[in-house]
Amino acid sequence: MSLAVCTVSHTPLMTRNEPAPGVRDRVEAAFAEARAFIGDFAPDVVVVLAPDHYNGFLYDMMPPFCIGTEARSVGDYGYEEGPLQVDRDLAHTLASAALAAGIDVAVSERMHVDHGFTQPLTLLFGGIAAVPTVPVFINSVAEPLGPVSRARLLGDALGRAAAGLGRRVLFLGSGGLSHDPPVPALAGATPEVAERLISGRNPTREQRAEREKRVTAAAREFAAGTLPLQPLNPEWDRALLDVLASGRLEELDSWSNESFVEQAGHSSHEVRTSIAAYAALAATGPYVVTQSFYEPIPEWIAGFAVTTARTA
Ligand SMILES: O=C(O)CCc1cccc(O)c1O
Ligand SMILES: [Fe+2]
Repeated sequence: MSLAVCTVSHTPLMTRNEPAPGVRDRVEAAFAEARAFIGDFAPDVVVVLAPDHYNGFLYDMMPPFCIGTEARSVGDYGYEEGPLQVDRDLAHTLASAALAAGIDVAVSERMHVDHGFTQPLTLLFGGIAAVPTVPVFINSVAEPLGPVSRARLLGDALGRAAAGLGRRVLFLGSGGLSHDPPVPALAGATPEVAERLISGRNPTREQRAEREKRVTAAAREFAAGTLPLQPLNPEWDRALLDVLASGRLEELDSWSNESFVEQAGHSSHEVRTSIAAYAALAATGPYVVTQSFYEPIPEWIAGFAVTTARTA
């Protein structure tokens, strides 16, 4: 067994808002189980597949996919700021392999990442530089987006390349499932918001705090039923988890981008990270899902899942 998968939803509201009684304990238990799975697998390196929320990737240059050969966290939502421990050689190897397979990934020698990367690294490994990683950005927020099949094929290419290394590689997907937090969109944006989406890479401390306060307040109102964000969709989430567990990942190719938004909210596209992770494992043969936790958590604006899988 040289490849394994862990997928986790992320939500920076986890440290800001209190969910219903019992929820936090169940989520923590799910993370403990995932940490045990990872401990047993004992990865040599972790390929982190995650989106960004206009912190590291902006519209001055928005690639569909990007592999970081160096990366640093911007330190949003109170997570650690500073460098990740990137395995440069492997990052170059995986980028070359993806390109050779016809997947046009960008490469960054100075990738900037946000809570999409730092939250799972912190919760599963204890810090953003605790394990050697290859960070892989998958655009899931900034339209236009390619078809979901491209995330699957990216994962397939990375899985094939990783399988030939003779190393134990964990594919860690971060994001999803159904949710529609108040992330601004370029379409219809005011000039000020558009400017921030195009080149607002280095907000002041005050600007960042203001934004985080706004999202936190929105989540509280959403949970109280006084802010009509798009509802979470547990049925859609469970259907997606079922397809991931079935191994029939090509089925997702017929799920249109519009159907994601209509049924599960704009940010549900973050499940592209899970699709890519599972496709990587599928590239080496049949797999089994060994853990599948799911709960809709409105206080965190998250259809929240934790899954693990290994070769059958
Ligand atoms: O502030 C932001 O940019 C959005 C934060 C955020 C909130 C809930 C679920 C998420 O997946 C997420 O990323
Ligand atoms: Fe997110």
